[in-house]
Amino acid sequence: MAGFFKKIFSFGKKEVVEERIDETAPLPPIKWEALDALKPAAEQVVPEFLKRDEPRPEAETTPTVEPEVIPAPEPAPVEEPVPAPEPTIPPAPEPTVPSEPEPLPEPAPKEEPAPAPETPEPPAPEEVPLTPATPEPTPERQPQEVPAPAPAEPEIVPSRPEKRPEPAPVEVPTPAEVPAETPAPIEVPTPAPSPLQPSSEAGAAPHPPAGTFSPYSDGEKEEVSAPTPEAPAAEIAPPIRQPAPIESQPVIAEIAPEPQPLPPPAPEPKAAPGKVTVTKKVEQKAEPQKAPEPAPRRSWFQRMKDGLARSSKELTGNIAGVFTKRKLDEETLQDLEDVLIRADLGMETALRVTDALAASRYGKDVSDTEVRAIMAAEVEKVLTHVAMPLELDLSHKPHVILVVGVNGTGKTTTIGKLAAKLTDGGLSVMLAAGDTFRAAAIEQLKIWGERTKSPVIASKLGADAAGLAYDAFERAKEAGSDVLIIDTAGRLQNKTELMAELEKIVRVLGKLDPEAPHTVLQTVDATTGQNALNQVEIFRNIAGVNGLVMTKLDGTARGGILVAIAAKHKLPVYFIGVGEQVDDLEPFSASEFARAIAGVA
Ligand SMILES: Nc1nc2c(ncn2[C@@H]2O[C@H](COP(=O)(O)OP(=O)(O)OP(=O)(O)O)[C@@H](O)[C@H]2O)c(=O)[nH]1
Repeated sequence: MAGFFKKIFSFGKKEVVEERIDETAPLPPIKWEALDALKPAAEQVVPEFLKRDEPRPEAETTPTVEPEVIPAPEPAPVEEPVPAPEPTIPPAPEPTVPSEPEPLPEPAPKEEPAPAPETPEPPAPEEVPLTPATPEPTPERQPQEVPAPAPAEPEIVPSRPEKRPEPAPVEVPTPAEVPAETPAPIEVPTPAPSPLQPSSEAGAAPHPPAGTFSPYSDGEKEEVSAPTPEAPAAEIAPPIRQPAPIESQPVIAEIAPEPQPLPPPAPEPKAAPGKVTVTKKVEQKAEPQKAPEPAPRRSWFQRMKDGLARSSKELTGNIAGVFTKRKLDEETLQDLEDVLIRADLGMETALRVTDALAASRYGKDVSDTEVRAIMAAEVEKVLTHVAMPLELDLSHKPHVILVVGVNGTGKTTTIGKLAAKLTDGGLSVMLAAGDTFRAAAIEQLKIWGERTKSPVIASKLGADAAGLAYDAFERAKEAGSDVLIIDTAGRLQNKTELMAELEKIVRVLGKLDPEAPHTVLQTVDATTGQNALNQVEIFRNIAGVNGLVMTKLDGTARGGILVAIAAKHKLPVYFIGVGEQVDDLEPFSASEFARAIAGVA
């Protein structure tokens, strides 16, 4: 105080002061009024100036201090007098500054926020308002987010201040630095999505729905749900801001359990193309299903050969027994003839074989192999005349095929197989369910019709078969079908009444076309044996059979009958049945059948 007064006095009264330098002397009372009057105007201003911008003078004098202080601390001192403008963040740190008047203490604490130097004085004030919104986020994020959030902040901000009213003000100044400590770990998981959303297009917003938004937003589930429904990106964007990070941390912790799928959601944006995976799962399931079927299937010849194996083995075995270490003489020839007849080859064929063998080997040693080779050659000769391809005269519209045969010989099945061949060849086929005695036969034919895409003409059970055949013929003509195949009820050849009905069918068809039916196929079950000869005889006479289909050659021990039938009736054998599948109808081959039955490789 003494010094202070000294100056004052010296300023007003130089002479007196000099004289009273002696400090020990008592001081006269001070007349403040007089002093004030004496003070120059400049002095009066000085104090005011000091009060306000004390720092300035200092700042100006110490430029280094200013940049540091600018960010937050500087405004603090000024704001105290004027709280209104600074309710924002700055006040908090400054209050800490104990010495309001003197800037000196301030610079020290402000040196810490040194990071702020990036933004000189001018930006500082602008950032101040923003900082509150994004107090904690890392310094890097703040600048990025600041621009976008500015517009929408109003909506988001309110929720935040509520939650961290306290921390916000205080932390703001330091947060930039502090956040690195706590938020870092937590933000790491969340930030990934956040950067994408804010920067991402509005369209992207809908994809990362609840999961992404909820955590970043104020963490309020209600808010999250609202925006998710494809809310405009603008609305969504704000909540995404990391400002929340500080508060979001706890929020995320809460939500995390639910949307742990959060990690997956990130890739979900790509999930759109994920639709592809749905289509990919169905196709894969369908693949493995059918692979195994066809592989093991044997060739038709192998099936026929296997089917005739029993016949062949018995025959070849017997032949071998006849010619073991024996010369060919009359006795051996007679034994061979018996073997061949028992094999259902028929007398005619048996004689052909023995005659051929005697002509070349009589009196000589003969092996069974040589005998089987001769037999195969002779059988082939017999069958060659009947092994003919089925020819359809399509000048007839339709070409009518009547299928006859004893019960269970394979009529309906053969019709289905044949229809498949014809339709595959581009011909239009119509089927007629002439077996009106058996309901199952009608249904069976309908199934074949569906499989071969051939219309089926059918009537009620027990209906007149001849009438049905007539109607079917007309329908086929109207439809312009290439081929009409008529199924008939199986019947034993000795059933006069049923045979008369079959005869009637043929007669009725002839009314529409004198040449119809153009082809009459008889199915012959190869397992039937000698009775087959009689069956062909009767059906040929009643129905005018002009072609045969030998069925079930894939499982018979009596295939020789085919040779006997061929030799006796000389009817064409168009096909042989070697199975129950649609493609188990093979053209008849004389040489292959002959070799198979004779056991010749
Ligand atoms: N293994 C084998 N089975 C056959 C073959 N052809 C037909 N079958 C079977 O023989 C059985 C009778 O066949 P169908 O077609 O119903 O005989 P169908 O002559 O129409 O019989 P009916 O209507 O009673 O006169 C069925 O189980 C057929 O699957 C063949 O070539 N091989």
